[in-house]
This record gives sequence, C-alpha cells and structure tokens, in this order.
Amino acid sequence: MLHELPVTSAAPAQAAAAPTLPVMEQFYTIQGEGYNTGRAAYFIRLGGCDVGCVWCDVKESWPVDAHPRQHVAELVAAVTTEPGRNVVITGGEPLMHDLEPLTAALRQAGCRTWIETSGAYPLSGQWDWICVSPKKFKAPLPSVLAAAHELKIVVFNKSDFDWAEQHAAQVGPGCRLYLQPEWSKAPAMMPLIVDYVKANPQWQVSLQTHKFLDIP
Ligand SMILES: C[S@@+](CC[C@H](N)C(=O)[O-])C[C@H]1O[C@@H](n2cnc3c(N)ncnc32)[C@H](O)[C@@H]1O
Ligand SMILES: Nc1nc2[nH]cc(C(=O)O)c2c(=O)[nH]1
Ligand code: SF4
Ligand SMILES: [Mg+2]
Repeated sequence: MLHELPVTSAAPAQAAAAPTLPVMEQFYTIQGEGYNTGRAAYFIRLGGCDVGCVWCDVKESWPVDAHPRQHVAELVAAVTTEPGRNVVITGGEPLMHDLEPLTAALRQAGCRTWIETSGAYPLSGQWDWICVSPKKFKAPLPSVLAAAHELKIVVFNKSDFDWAEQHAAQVGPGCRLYLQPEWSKAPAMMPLIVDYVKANPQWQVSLQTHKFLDIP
C-alpha cells in the first residue's frame, strides 16, 4: 500500500559565504625586492598585522578592520585587467588570513602566486614563490621556513648577520638567501652587507629598488 509522503518544504541549500579579504591597496608595478626584482607584478596588500616591527614601512596596514573587504572574484577580475600574471600577496601579514580561496582562484585564472610573509602564521594557499622575511618581534614557524623559496633578512644592525645565519640553517637546500638593508639604516649597514656578501657568497644583496625608482 502506498503511503502518502508528508509534504516537506526542502530547506534552501545553504549558500557558501563568498570569501572576502581586507584589502589596503592593490597596484600593478615592478617587484622591487629579492629574487623576482624587475618583474612586472600585481600587488595585493591585505590589512592586518600584529608582528609589530618598529621599522615597518607600511604601519597603516596593521589594523585589520581599517580596510574594506573585497570578494576574491573581484580581486581576480582586477588582476586580470592587467597584462602581467605574477601576483604578489603582501600586507600586513597575509598569512593571518586563509589564502586558499584567493590563490586557488588566481591560479584558475592563469596567474602565478607569490607571497611576502614574516612566516609568523601557518601557511595557507597554493604558492609559486614564497618569500619569508622573519622578524625578531614574532618568531617565524619552522614549517614556513622549510617551505621558503627565498629568505630575505632585513638588516637593521650588525647583530642581524648572526641572526640571519640562524634562520638560513632552517630553510631547505634550494632556498635563495638575501640581505636587505632596513631603509633608514642603509647608509650605515650597506658597507657591512657588501663585506658580508663578499665573504659569504651564498648570500645576495636585495635592495628596495622601487623606492629608488619612486614607484609603488
Ligand atoms: C611590509 S612587509 C609585508 C609582508 C610581511 N608582513 C613581511 O614582513 O614579510 C614586505 C617586505 O618589506 C620588508 N620591509 C618592511 N619594512 C622595511 C624597511 N623599513 N626596510 C626594509 N625592508 C622593509 C619586510 O621585511 C618584507 O620583506
Ligand atoms: N615595488 C614593490 N615591490 C615590493 N616587494 C615587496 C613589497 C611589499 O611591500 O611587500 C613591495 C612593494 O611595496 N613595492
Ligand atoms: S611583519 Fe611585515 S607588515 Fe608586519 S610589522 Fe613587520 S614588516 Fe610590517
Ligand atoms: Mg613594501
């Protein structure tokens, strides 16, 4: 015998919340630092950082709530209006956010995904180039150091050379090693960096070339 089925109104499928991220600024420029210096790249600067570097050159990025949130799809659409396909995710400290949705969407759109991180938070996302710039103010995680393609140490005083070596001992074998002068200390530190790289040629010099060029 057939039973009459109770009439149920199917609950509408819960729409997955479209992922958003707080964006301080976004700009298409030339990568100024490190291994990819000189390459055209689209920068996405995410808001939020609690690392607290005294010499940080982008302190306006620190408060997470000060920056309007954008949908991942909007960000990818903005990136792909430009001819380049290298995308740098920076901040702020970008790894304070789950970067899986953004990096997956960027790769789907044919972009290469690069990150600038202090390494203080666990890695999320899919990356073609990982630049780790560890900080004394909040230690990098061993798992992020191990994944680095590039280790970029900011040299603020002469104790930073020993500190650089301590971190170089924690990266993988193919990782590129860079010493970058802290911008305001460059006149004093640059001669020491030059001598250090000449004596320890596994290291290279990285300069913030965009600041000399007066571009973003
Ligand atoms: C503003 S941070 C954002 C990404 C991430 N929070 C980090 O520190 O790697 C981008 C890069 O700029 C470097 N940087 C910040 N302030 C600097 C300064 N005053 N002089 C030289 N490099 C600086 C950082 O070490 C990092 O490699
Ligand atoms: N041109 C340019 N290159 C950069 N490389 C790393 C930057 C950063 O702030 O993460 C940066 C930046 O702000 N501008
Ligand atoms: S970790 Fe990066 S964004 Fe955060 S304070 Fe340091 S340099 Fe600035
Ligand atoms: Mg910068």
